Amino acid sequence: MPRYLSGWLNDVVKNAFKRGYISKTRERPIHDFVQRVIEVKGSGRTPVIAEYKRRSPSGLNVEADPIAYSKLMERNGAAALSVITENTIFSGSYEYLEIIARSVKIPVLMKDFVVTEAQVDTGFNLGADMVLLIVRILTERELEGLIEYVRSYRMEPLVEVHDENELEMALRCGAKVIGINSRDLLTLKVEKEKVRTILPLIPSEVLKVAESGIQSTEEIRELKRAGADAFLIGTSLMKEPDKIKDFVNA
Ligand SMILES: O=C(O)c1ccccc1NCC(=O)[C@H](O)[C@H](O)COP(=O)(O)O
Repeated sequence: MPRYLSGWLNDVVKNAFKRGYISKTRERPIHDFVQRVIEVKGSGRTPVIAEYKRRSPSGLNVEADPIAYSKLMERNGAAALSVITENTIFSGSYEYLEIIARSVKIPVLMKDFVVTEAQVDTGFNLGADMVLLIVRILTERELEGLIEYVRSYRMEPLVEVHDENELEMALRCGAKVIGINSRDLLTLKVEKEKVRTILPLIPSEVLKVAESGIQSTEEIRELKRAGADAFLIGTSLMKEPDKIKDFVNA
């Protein structure tokens, strides 16, 4: 069982355990996220992971065509796409993952509350190249097992941490791509300082992704100075998709 959880997080995780597995033959090759970030950085641009998210507990509520949105992000230099597949609170779906993965040639992240191997199987089958693993909802043993399982498909997990203890656990389990989420999962408060405190504690060989609450090129530049390699941006791009043009040139 995962760690003790309460409130909406507990409901979301319970739902994740019950979610059906989708059996399909994957149509797309694996797109290597780490390689893509190296290429984007090498070309002098900023690696942005643009997130397709329609609703969120922090109040987002927008409609956007998943294919048009993803193609716009790809055309304007996004390094990767993140697709929310959580279906109860975020109104995401496996269908979005499938159609977005089919429409673009950049890496795609399945962003969900992953607690079972069946969810990983489904992500791979539908075309994901990366899978989010949130340390907060897993025991160390589960995290270790899921990292290995994700890699058995040649996908790479994005291991998400919120504090120093979670970071230590992610590193003990061998995470190579770590996301520092500035949004507290229970209070929903975005604490940007937290990311700047955790970034310097991450070894140089690990790829560092700053997550949540990013709204401006200035914030991206600050996070870069603090050591972030890539930036996961949802709300701000869903509301104003053209901002991608500035973000990739930050
Ligand atoms: O987006 C939320 O409101 C949210 C609330 C509670 C837990 C997770 C949440 N979002 C998941 C994410 O990590 C974000 O979607 C992602 O980092 C992008 O954040 P943002 O740019 O602030 O939409």
